Amino acid sequence: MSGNTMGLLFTVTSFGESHGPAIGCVVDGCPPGLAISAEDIQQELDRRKPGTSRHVTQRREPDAVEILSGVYEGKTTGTPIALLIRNTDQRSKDYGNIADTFRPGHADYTYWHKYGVRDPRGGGRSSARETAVRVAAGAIAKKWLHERYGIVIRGHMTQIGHVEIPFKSWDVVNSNPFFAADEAVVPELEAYMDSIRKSLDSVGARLRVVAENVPVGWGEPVFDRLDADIAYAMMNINAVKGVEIGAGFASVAQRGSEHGDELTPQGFASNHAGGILGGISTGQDIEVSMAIKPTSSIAQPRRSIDRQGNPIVMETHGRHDPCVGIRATPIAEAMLALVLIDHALRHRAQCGDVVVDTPKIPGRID
Ligand SMILES: Cc1cc2nc3c(=O)[nH]c(=O)nc-3n(C[C@H](O)[C@H](O)[C@H](O)COP(=O)(O)O)c2cc1C
Repeated sequence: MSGNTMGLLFTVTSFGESHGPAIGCVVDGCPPGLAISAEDIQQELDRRKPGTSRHVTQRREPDAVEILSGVYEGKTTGTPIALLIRNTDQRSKDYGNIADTFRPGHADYTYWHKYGVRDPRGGGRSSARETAVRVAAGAIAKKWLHERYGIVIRGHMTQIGHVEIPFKSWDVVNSNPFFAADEAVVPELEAYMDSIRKSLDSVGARLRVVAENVPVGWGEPVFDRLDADIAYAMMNINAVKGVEIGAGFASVAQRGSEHGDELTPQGFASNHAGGILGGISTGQDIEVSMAIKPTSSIAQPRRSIDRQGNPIVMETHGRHDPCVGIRATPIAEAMLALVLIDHALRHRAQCGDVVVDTPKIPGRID
């Protein structure tokens, strides 16, 4: 394997480049009998697609998904599901100057040294265009997890640049261009992003993803811990530089008497663990937060070198996201769904018959 497949029982193999004819993936191991349609998948893709507001890349990709196999009469058949998304809005001239140079902060330098071959039309597999197929595969996982276990996976932005975004309500997250859970902060975010674009710069972001109604017991105690697999899945999204589970780095300043979530017959008293103990889900909400770096492709002059090692000053023009974190929200939701469905199937396979007489306590005291 060359790192293009994830999962053990529910696997996703992705293929394609941003400037080829199409991108896609093969989803294998999906339980049969799940009702799924291209429209179900499209709904999720539409949340990630470019060109939806002035605050994201103006590339115009409809990201229309085609289901090529594995679904018959609207239901999964248990055989590999091939999903295809055709690329329709390539503009290779935007990338003309990166063919022989290396954008600071981007993957051009490492990609070139690794493969010794670069497609001058774009970023190849290091382009975040590839993440559309994760969202498509994640839509299948999300639907199964919801129908089988009532699991709800949702994400929202908690910070863009220096602007913190408080959590007010899930209801407004999909009705503003920033996946913000507080509409009051949207005008400030719009003004901030306009100023960033005007200064030909970009900013980082932080986002949070939550999975509700995950049963107790999913995960593994050693290498394939649920938190380890979630960190792996989030860190393999382009531009992610840090992942926290539960209290995350705030755990450093906590005492054991504060961090350890107390158990009561009515439920857990807190959730600093982020829903995972010993690599296994507790039945509480799974809470993941991540840091996303600022977009590397910016139109400001930056120092770099050419292929021969000569110093140059380069600007990157074209249609780039001024904050890649914004469109990462649906991707992070998809990645969490892909990890959870894989562990759901693994748990059923090994421990589906286990019975203990201790009652399951609610994830939180209501
Ligand atoms: C949704 C999304 C969109 C992105 N769009 C851009 C972009 O327009 N321009 C850019 O330079 N980087 C973009 N990136 C980030 C690059 O793909 C990423 O920085 C690059 O692959 C280098 O990898 P690394 O940052 O993970 O080290 C995007 C990332 C995501 C998640």
